[in-house]
Amino acid sequence: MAATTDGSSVAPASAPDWEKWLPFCKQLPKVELHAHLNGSIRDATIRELADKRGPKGLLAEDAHTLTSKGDRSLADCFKLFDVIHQLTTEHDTITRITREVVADFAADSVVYLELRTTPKHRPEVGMTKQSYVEAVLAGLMDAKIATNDDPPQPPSSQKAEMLEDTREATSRSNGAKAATFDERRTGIIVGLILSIDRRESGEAALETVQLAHSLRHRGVVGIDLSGNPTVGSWATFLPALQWARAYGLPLTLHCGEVPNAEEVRAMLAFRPERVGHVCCLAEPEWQQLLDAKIPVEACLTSNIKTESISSFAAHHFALLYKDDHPVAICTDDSGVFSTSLSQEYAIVAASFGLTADHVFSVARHSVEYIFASESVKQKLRRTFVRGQTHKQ
Ligand SMILES: CNc1ncnc2c1ncn2[C@@H]1O[C@H](COP(=O)(O)O)[C@@H](O)[C@H]1O
Ligand SMILES: [Zn+2]
Repeated sequence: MAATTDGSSVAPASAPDWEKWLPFCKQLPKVELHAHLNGSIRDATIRELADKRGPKGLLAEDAHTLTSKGDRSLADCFKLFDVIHQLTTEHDTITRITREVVADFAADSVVYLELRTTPKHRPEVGMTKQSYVEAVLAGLMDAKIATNDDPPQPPSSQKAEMLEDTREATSRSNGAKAATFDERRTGIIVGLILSIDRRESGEAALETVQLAHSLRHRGVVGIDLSGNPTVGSWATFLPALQWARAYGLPLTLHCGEVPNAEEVRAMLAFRPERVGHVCCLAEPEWQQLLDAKIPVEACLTSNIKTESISSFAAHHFALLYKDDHPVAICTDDSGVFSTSLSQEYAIVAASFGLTADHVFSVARHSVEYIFASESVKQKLRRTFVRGQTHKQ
C-alpha cells in the first residue's frame, strides 16, 4: 500500500486526543458526501426491528451481536449488511430509517447531506426498485416534517404536493431539471444518490441509472458504485455508468478498497466526479489519482474497522491533504462503525495536527465537491464564513 504517511510529520492520535476536538467539530457546519442509508441506521432501531421478528430468532441474535461494534473484516461487514437488509424489507421501515438517519445528521450540524442507497427489488414483499426509492423519498419528506417546529404530519395524500413545494429545480448541462430537498425546515439540504451493488447484473445496474434519471427532479443527484469489492467486474457496470454520464448524472465510485490495480486504473481513467476510499493504491495509480485531481471521500473509521488501513496516523488523508488534493471527510456507515461526522473530523484534526482554521477549511472546501447546482453551492458557501457564526 503506497498510500501511507512516513509518520515523520504527523503525530499518531489516541482516542483521548480526538475527543477534545469533539465540541468544536460538533458545532462546525459540515457536508457529508458518503453515507449509506442501511449502514447509518441507529442501533436502537436495528434492535427493535430484530426483536419484532421474534426474540429467539437468528436475526435477533445477529442484530444484537452486530450492534456490539467490534472491528470486523470487509467480508464480515458485508455479511452484516445482509442481516440489516433482512430487517429493512418493508416500505414503511425504509421510510422510517431514512427519516431517522437524516435527523441524526441534522443534529450533528450537517448542513448538506448526500445520502446513498441501493434500490432493492424484492418481489416477495411487492417491492420494486422504484417503490423502494419512493419510500426513501417519503422518508426525506418526513424528516423535514418531523424536525419542523409547528405542523403535524399531513395525510400521505398531501405529501406529494408538499414534495412539489420543497423542490428546488436547477438546470443541468444536459437541460434536465435537478432538485435537492431544501433546508427551510430542518437546516439540512439532502440529495439522494442511487447505488449500484457490485453483485448486480449490468441490466439491473442500468435499471438503477434509468430510475435515477427519471427521479432527478425529485432529489436524486447522482450514481454510486459500491458493494463487496471482491465481487463483480468493472466491465459489467461500465455500460450503465456510461449511460449515467450521458444523462448528465454525476458519478462516485468505491475505488481501491482492496488491491486491484487494473480496476483502479480503469476507474480513474473513466474520470468519475468523485471516488471513495482509495486505500490500496500502488504508486502509479496513486499518481494517476493525484494527476486527475478527482475529489476523494475519505472514511477513516470505516477503513480502520474493516482493516483496509492499519491506523489513523497511517491513513492517506495526510498525503492528500499535504498535496492539496480535493478531499471530503465522510462517515461511510455511521451506524455500523459507530461514528459520526463530527467524530471523523475530530479524528482527522487530532491525527494530523490540524488547527481549527485547517479543520474549518476542510469542511468549507467540501462544498465544492457536492453533486448540486451552483446556486446550492453559493447558499452553502455563505454558511462557511469563518469567525462570523462559528468560533473555535
Ligand atoms: C465498508 N465499505 C463499503 N464498501 C462498499 N460498499 C459498501 C460499504 N459500506 C456500505 N456499502 C454498500 O452499502 C450497502 C448498505 O446500504 P444500502 O442498502 O445501499 O442503503 C451495502 O450493502 C453495500 O452495498
Ligand atoms: Zn461506502
